[in-house]
Amino acid sequence: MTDFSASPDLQDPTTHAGFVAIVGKPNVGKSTLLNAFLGTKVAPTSPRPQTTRRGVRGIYTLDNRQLIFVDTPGLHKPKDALGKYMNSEVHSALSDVDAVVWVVDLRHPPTDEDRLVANSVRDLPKPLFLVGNKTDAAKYPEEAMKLYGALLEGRGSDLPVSETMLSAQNSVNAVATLREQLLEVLPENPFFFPQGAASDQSREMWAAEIIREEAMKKLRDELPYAVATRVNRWTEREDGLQRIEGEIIVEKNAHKGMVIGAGGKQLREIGQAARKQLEVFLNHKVYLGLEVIVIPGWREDEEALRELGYE
Ligand SMILES: Nc1nc2c(ncn2[C@@H]2O[C@H](COP(=O)(O)OP(=O)(O)OP(=O)(O)O)[C@@H](O)[C@H]2O)c(=O)[nH]1
Repeated sequence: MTDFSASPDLQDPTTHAGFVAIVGKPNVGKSTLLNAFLGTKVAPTSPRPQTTRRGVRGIYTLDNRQLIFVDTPGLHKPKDALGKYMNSEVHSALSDVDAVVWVVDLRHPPTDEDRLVANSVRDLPKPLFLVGNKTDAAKYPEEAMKLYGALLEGRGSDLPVSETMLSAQNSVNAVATLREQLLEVLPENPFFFPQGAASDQSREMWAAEIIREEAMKKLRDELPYAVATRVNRWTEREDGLQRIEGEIIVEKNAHKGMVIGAGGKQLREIGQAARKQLEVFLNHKVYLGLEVIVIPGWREDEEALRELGYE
């Protein structure tokens, strides 16, 4: 009789799986790095700070190892209810994860905001990866990296830290090496998600983030953070056309006109840009209907925040 239990091919391989938080002050490139880790676009990126409001997760599975990225919003001093939500989310993300990636921008020396992040991660008893980003655009990357590394001084010698300098936009190999290092530190765990999963975001949330990304790009300095988006309906026609209906939510009536623009030009441009992005990723024709609605003071309103998914 064949003893199956002795056959290595038929034994379950041990799986390793765990959560990784990507932290850093706004605009350092956290979303860009996450997308580079995953090789697919799941988190919004934009040249504006604080674009990432939700803890969007990306999942990378290789053989018997699964990395689940928690893309936290930038750590910053809370200014309003939304700010408080962001900070509490960062702290709870840090206590739950198995490893932390701290991203810094090597184009500049550390600021108070970086010190704030450093203080939150320095003594965490888990693997810490300091990533100096934007080497492609930094004049003195090594010098800047030393200054950031110094912020971790005092971390116990038994607590591991790894330092990497890269460009999340261009360094394909460095990103892959860092991802391998992350795979190495994962604890033994069963997989948390099915093998093919890339993100646990719903497709509606994902599309809403793309719409918001485009709205923020177009609106520039006018009303940067007072805009939320949601997708209410998504239907698929037999010929594959995706019909998506979304809303852009502003705080004040006065903002509505600013989003819509003269003769509806701006809203049309936002819609066109978002539709193009959606078509690329969905690989289908998209009809995108957009409406602008007012929820007075939604950023200060706990219930409205919950309704919009900031929970
Ligand atoms: N030159 C250069 N720019 C980069 C690099 N990585 C990201 N950026 C740019 O930096 C800006 C911010 O990138 P994001 O990935 O949105 O930054 P983030 O840290 O997620 O931002 P928040 O959501 O505000 O916290 C964007 O304009 C990116 O294109 C890089 O390696 N080199």
